[in-house]
Amino acid sequence: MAMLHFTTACWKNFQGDRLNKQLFFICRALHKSAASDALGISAAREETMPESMISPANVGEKPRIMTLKEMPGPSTLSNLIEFFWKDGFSRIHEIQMEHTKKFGKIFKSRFGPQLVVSVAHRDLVAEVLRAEGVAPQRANMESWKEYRDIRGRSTGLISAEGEDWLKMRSVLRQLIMRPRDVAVFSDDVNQVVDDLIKRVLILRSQESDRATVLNVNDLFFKYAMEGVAAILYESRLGCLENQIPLETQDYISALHLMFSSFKTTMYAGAIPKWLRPLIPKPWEEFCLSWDGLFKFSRIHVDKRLSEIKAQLQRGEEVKGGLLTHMLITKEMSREEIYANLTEMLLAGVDTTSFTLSWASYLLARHPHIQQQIFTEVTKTLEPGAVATADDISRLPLIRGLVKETLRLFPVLPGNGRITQDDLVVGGYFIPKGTQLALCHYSTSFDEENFPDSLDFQPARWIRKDSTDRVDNFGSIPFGYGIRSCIGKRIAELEMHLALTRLIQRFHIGVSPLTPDVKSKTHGLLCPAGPIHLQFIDREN
Ligand code: HEM
Repeated sequence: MAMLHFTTACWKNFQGDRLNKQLFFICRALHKSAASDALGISAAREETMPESMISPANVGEKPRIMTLKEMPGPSTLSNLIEFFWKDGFSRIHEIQMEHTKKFGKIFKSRFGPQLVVSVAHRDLVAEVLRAEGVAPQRANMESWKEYRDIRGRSTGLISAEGEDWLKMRSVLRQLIMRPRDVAVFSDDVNQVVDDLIKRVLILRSQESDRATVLNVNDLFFKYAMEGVAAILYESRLGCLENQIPLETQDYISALHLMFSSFKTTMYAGAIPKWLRPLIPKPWEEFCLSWDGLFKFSRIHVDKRLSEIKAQLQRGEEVKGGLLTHMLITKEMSREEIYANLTEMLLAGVDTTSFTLSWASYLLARHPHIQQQIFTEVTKTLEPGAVATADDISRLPLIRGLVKETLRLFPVLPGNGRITQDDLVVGGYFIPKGTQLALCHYSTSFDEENFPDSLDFQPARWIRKDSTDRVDNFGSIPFGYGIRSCIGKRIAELEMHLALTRLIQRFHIGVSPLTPDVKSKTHGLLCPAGPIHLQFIDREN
């Protein structure tokens, strides 16, 4: 276990902390906000621009700044038909591409009174993100906030805004944002990778060919949950065991409810309150799934808290990781800790597991690339060596594999921002308070950014020298800037260590049971069908 050391000196502070509110909740909102962005869930005004912007710049040689009214985009009717009639919810990424082709770098979509401006070019995405203020806002989180208010819970990093967000972000940023902060978790994650490998052996032994693992996403879901919880809660959940403990199963059910009722829970925020008595299901399911997620966090946080108290009462030195640090330093209230761990766990499971599923699928479909990566791994690591975070810098193709997977299958195909100031983007005046959708999916396939963009080429991410910058705003799967993914380094650690070990140990092949797997949007971009893969022992 990665250890931080605490003494009784911290305890005085710690004891004063009382549980004065109930728990709180979180997560896929950001992951959901991708959908709401595409839908234009929050309203914006198509107002005229201030006079100062009209002249003199507009009358001289500079290009005229245009208004939102002049911006192209699909009609409200065609959007409604696309989404509600033709199940556009599961094709949000494709619709993003189609609209980009048809309307260009920047376009608007409207749903009744609600408007969203889509930004679909790398340079414009950069313009928006570089102009951000100190506390950017991603999307309208009213339904999330309402749930917390009803239950008396706090906000976490995903759902908080303004000062509250800034305060929590500055605490967490210091703990997990840099690669060296998370490198200390290598051993914890590697223990989970051990269990992943054992699970592969068990699962494939149950199939007639003794090679196939059915529906690898189920396996990676359990790995991702176990891995992120080992870091966040400093405890093992038993996800990769034959018999999953009951409380972990309850959490998984709550997560599945959130996921399976994605559409209904999306409507939970969209349906006006006065209609809830007539259509109660979406809001009820929304609250029920969050109740389950919060309950789980509270159990694990309180468990660790009791252990710490007992240790301190015995006069022992307290050693621990992230949670111990948060509980002892009291930089956040207990409610905020509950909230943040709930949000981070939720944000950290499907995202990582889908990416691992796609990465394995791509390796299986491209055996020659898999061989190149295997060669890099065997040349870099001693036979049988277990890679740690420090080794990953010497495995550029493993890093390229994750980047390329996220380019082809960005888990969040779009991200959102609500503008906090009036802006000019792509020659258009965008008033403060407008919902922007940053179209990461379409920029990922823009040939200008990535030549032969449909091809799987992990090597495209390798830098020729230190001045060569391969990454650009065309593919920013973790976002960019002050509001970017706080779990990026944790996710990378989990994925790098798991993929390195899988490649060392197995040749991953496509099962004849697996057809060409397409992606669909279901909150996140996920495989539209199960991925079955073969894990064949490599000869030593
Ligand atoms: C492949 C894995 C992952 C991907 C692709 C991903 C992607 C993202 C993206 C695109 C955002 C929004 C960034 C922005 O608005 O600019 C985000 C935010 C966030 N992610 Fe992740 N994520 C991943 C894994 C994780 C993990 C493992 C955790 C937790 C340990 C996590 C926790 C969060 C949180 C808390 C936020 C909100 C940050 C804030 O608003 O300050 N994510 N993620």
